[in-house]
Amino acid sequence: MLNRLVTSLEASPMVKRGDYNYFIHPITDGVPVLEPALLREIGCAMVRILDLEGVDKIVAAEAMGIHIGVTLSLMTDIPLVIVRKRPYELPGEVAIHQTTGYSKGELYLNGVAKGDRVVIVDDVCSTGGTMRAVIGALENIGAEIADICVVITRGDEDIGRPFKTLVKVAVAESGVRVVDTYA
Ligand SMILES: O=P(O)(O)OC[C@H]1O[C@H](OP(=O)(O)OP(=O)(O)O)[C@H](O)[C@@H]1O
Ligand SMILES: Nc1nc2[nH]cnc2c(=O)[nH]1
Repeated sequence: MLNRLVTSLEASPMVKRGDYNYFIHPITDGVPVLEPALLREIGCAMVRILDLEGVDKIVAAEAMGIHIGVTLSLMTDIPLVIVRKRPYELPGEVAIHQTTGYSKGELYLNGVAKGDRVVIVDDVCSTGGTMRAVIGALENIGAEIADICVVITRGDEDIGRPFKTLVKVAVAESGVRVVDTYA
């Protein structure tokens, strides 16, 4: 079912970001090229496993959540909210501090209101820092998080609530191995 994703992940080039073993893949980096068939495979898998009942909005973080969110939005007709790395200073904008395995930064959330039922999607969960930050902001707003799905999970991070993933990987300096698939 996830043949394209599994095969391409296991062929990922590796680089070091400090001590962090960082794999390079079209889904997580947009390079070298993002194939429509891979996006369709991921979109179909997400539609199969996500609870989309009554969902008002899909929430995805810039940058590498965007193509995942767009794919799901086109397949479901559910509007997309992109959590941006740049402030817009619109009324009600929420600033979010994000920490990943190799970086720190600010994210800015607009477009979600108290009572909105949302799903969160992203390309990868590694330390879980990004997901915890986005979940915290949505909880503070009073949104209802119906479900969460990331394409790739690198570790066993606790993000404070259950979430779904399409594949779980083991990452070493030598490369990526897909340990399990879930769709
Ligand atoms: O679980 P974590 O350790 O938080 O890592 C996962 C996050 O890292 C990447 O984002 P990044 O902030 O690197 O930005 P990008 O999407 O612009 O590449 C990725 O898109 C996830 O959002
Ligand atoms: N491309 C890429 N993005 C990430 N985000 C968190 N970890 C990784 C990684 O190893 N590779």
